[in-house]
Amino acid sequence: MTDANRPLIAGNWKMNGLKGSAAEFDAMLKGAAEVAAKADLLVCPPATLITAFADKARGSKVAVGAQDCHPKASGAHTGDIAAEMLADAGATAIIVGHSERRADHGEGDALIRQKAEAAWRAGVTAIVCIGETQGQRDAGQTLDILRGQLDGSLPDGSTAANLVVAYEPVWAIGTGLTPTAQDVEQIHSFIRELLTSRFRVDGARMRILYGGSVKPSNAAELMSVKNVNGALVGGASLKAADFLAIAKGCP
Ligand SMILES: O=C(CO)COP(=O)(O)O
Repeated sequence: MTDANRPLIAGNWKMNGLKGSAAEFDAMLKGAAEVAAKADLLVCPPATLITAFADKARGSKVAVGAQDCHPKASGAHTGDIAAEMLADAGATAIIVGHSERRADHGEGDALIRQKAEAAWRAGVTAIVCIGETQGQRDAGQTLDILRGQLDGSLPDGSTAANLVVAYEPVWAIGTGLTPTAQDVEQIHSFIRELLTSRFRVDGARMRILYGGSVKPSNAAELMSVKNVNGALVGGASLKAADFLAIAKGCP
C-alpha cells in the first residue's frame, strides 16, 4: 500500500556513510520487522552504498533509495548518475529537488520535474522536496513559494504510487527547529488542497512527508498531524535506534 493511509519513514543520509556504515544499516534491518506494522521504511544512502545496502535489504522490510539523479538515461555527463543506474543498483525511490541541491547546485523547478520524470522512466518512485527559506517565511511568502514549487516541480501524471511530496522548511533542516504542529497542519492541508485540485483522487491519496529536525522526541507529535503521512529524516536517520524510534512514533 503506497498511499497516505500508511506512513513512510524515509532516511536521507546526505553525504554521510562509508562501507563501515553497513553495521548501522544491519541494525536497521534487524529492528525493521518490529516497526513494520507502523510504517514503510526507506533508507537513501550515498550512491556509493546503494548496491551493497540493496543486496543486504533484499527480502527485508527496508527499501533502499537514492538522493538525486540526472534527467537523462545515459550520455556525456561526467560525474552524474542516471535514474536507470540507481534502479539497476537497487534503488526503488529517488529524492529529487532537495533544498540542498536547489541551493548548492542551483537546481530549479523545471529541472526537478525532469528528474522526477526520469525516476518514473526508470520505474521508481520520485520523492519531490519543497520548502521555504527563513527569509521567505519572514516575508510571509511561504504559501506562494510552496505553490510555485509544487506547480513547477511535480510532473503531470503524478499519482499516489509514483510520487511522494516532502515538505521540508529549509530553516528547520539540521537546526533543531521545527514548526509548531499547528503550522505543519496548516501547510500540509494547503499542500493537500493543491494536490487534490490538480491530481484529483491521486492527489487525495498521495503521501506528504514532513522533514526538518525530526527526532524520536518530536516524531509522535509531528506524525499525528493531519495530512502528515510520514517523515523525511536527515541526521536522525544515521542511527538505527533513532530511525526506528521515529517509525515507532507513527500513530
Ligand atoms: O533535510 C532533511 C532530510 O532530507 C532533514 O534533515 P534533518 O533531519 O537533519 O534536519
